[in-house]
Amino acid sequence: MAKLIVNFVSSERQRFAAYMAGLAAFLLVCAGAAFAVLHIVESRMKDESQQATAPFVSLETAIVKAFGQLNAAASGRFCGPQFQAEMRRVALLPDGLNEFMAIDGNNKIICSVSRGRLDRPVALGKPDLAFTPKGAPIDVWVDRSLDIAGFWDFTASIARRGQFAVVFWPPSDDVLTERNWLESELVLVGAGRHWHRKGVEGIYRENLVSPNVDLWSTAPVLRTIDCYEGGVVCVASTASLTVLFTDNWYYVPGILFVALLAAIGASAQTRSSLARRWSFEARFLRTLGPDTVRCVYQPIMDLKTGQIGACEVLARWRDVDGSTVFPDAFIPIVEKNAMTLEFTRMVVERAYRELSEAVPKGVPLVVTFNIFPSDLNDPRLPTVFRVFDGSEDRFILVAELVESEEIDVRCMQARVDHLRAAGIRVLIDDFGTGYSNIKNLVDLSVDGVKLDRAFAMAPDGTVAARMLDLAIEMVQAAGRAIVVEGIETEERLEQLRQKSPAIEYVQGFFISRPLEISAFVAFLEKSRGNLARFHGHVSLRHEPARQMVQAMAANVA
Ligand SMILES: Nc1nc2c(ncn2[C@@H]2O[C@H](COP(=O)(O)O[C@H]3[C@@H](O)[C@H](n4cnc5c(=O)[nH]c(N)nc54)O[C@@H]3COP(=O)(O)O)[C@@H](O)[C@H]2O)c(=O)[nH]1
Repeated sequence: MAKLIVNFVSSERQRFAAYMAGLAAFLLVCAGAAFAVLHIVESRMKDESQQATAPFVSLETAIVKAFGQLNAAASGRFCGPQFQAEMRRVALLPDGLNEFMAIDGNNKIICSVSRGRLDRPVALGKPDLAFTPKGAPIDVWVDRSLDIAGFWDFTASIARRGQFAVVFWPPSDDVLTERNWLESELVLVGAGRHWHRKGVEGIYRENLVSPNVDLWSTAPVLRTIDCYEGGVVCVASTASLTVLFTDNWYYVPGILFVALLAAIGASAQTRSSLARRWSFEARFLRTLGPDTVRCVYQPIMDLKTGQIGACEVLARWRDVDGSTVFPDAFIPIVEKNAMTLEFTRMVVERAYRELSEAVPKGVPLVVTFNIFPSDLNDPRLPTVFRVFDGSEDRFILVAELVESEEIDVRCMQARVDHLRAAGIRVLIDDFGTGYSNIKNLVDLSVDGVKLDRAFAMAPDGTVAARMLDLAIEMVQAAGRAIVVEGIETEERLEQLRQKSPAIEYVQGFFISRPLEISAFVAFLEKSRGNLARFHGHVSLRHEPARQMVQAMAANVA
């Protein structure tokens, strides 16, 4: 499942899925059209078969009627003169059935309308087939020479019900419609054999043993056998799809056009719904929660001792494919969806879980969190940090605030006081950029200032690099603790060390990149171990953190 989900995350995969959906729609429409054509052809074949058997049905009706008339008329002794006269009367009726016979129980013809009583009864043998139209069954002898009854050179079929038999010929109407793409054969079917009556001889036999639909041969065909009259009259048909296609090719562009439209529609629809569901923002909002919010910890070093006494908690988000996403991608979404306070709470709570489990007890650590400017106005902001209540001896919390044009200094001061009253220290973040200015710094009673990393990262000799000294001077004059971030080189660290004790704390990739909790704790312990070795006795180990806290506490008005 996870693998499937990952498939839709990248836009390349989404495009591929959209192509596949388009292709599927195209094939589906083509298959649907082919299926419809086959269905239409099949029902046309059935209609034509039904039409072809209609004369046989009429013949059967006439035979049944004749038997009824014979039975009604016959009153004389079997094959006696009166009996024959009665048969003759029925034979004169204008229904095309003129030759009747009388048959005994052993299938022997005893007399007929034309010949009268035969000199010797003629045995017909076993009937070829039988059917039961209404009432009693009718036996049929197919294609018998009538020599046996004294009609030389006549071949016809004989139907018998009870003591009467009637001679009949197949209907003379041309019952099978001829079409380019269709060949048919009409047969009479008996037990184990059949008799060709109309159409193309051999089709029935071939269709009996061949598949109904044969699409994959060089000449694809559709075969049917439709039987009527209790299975006695059957029409076998074979439709040549090649001929059908050649005769009706002009439908093909229409079908392809519709299939193409369906493909374009399905592809666009798939693309947009995948993008809607699997766009970064949709994924983020759908899965944002305590399990997907991650924390990393960037060490902050005491410049004087080189020890790590603090860290900045930075948020990360785990995407559905397990990859790590940086804040620049999701912070705007959090802000846009007014989830800032909820998000900060998730970060703080996760950081608390990880830090309280992994950081050794008895070593106070300053932990700084980034606060959204919009949350400064929210009176619930201090409640976000409640999870840390009771662990003041282990963690000193610092909120990093970015000044914003929407908040005036008086309002901001009230919020700062609110936080500090809840035991949370306050740093102005990114000082020197945006809306932060020296006047605000003087007016606001914050614990410290974090100089924007643009100062420390500026190449030597540039205006920004020279402004670093100026910024340090200003903050120092305001009596605030200074953190310089963006230290990326040893030279820059050395330069800043020259400015100690004006600068107390430094942060940057040269010291360490943001670390996972286990790596951070290892880094922390290593830095403290180094310091212990440097100073020669362990009691100094907690000193820098304490100094930082004290420095901050001293600034709390
Ligand atoms: N409201 C919240 N904002 C948050 C939270 N977590 C992070 N953020 C803000 O996102 C921005 C980007 O953060 P990130 O990608 O984590 O980058 C931080 C550091 O990795 C980076 N940094 C630190 N040292 C250096 C360096 O030497 N070079 C360099 N190129 N970059 C460095 O700076 C980012 C921390 O900046 P800051 O907060 O100003 O100290 C960033 O604005 C975060 O604030 C959150 O939970 N809530």
